[in-house]
Amino acid sequence: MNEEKDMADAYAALVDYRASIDNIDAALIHMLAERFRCTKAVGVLKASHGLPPADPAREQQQIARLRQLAKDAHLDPDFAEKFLNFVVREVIRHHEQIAASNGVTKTG
Ligand SMILES: O=C(O)C(=O)C[C@]1(C(=O)O)C=C[C@@H](O)C=C1
Repeated sequence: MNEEKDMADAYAALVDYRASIDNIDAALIHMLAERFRCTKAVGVLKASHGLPPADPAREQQQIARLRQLAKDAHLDPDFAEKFLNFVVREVIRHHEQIAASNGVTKTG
């Protein structure tokens, strides 16, 4: 195989992989948007019933579950835990904002 053809094939493969990466990133954004839509409703529910924004026991269950799922899927469990913590910290920040505004949330 000559060098030019080898490079052209490599670039074609790269473009192909990137198309999949773009689709996966779009799916992640949509899934995260749906998760936050749901957790905002949870924030309103918690605030209107005087429940605390964070539930550490629930988080421990989620971490154990996601670590196992990650292992089964050959994904680094430490990364899965860090990712969950990153998302949950943001959710708790939203819950706190909702509670501070008396359980009333803005849409959009
Ligand atoms: O399940 C809850 O109680 C939530 O508020 C949701 C959620 C989450 O994002 O998964 C966020 C904060 C809690 O500490 C635990 C879980």
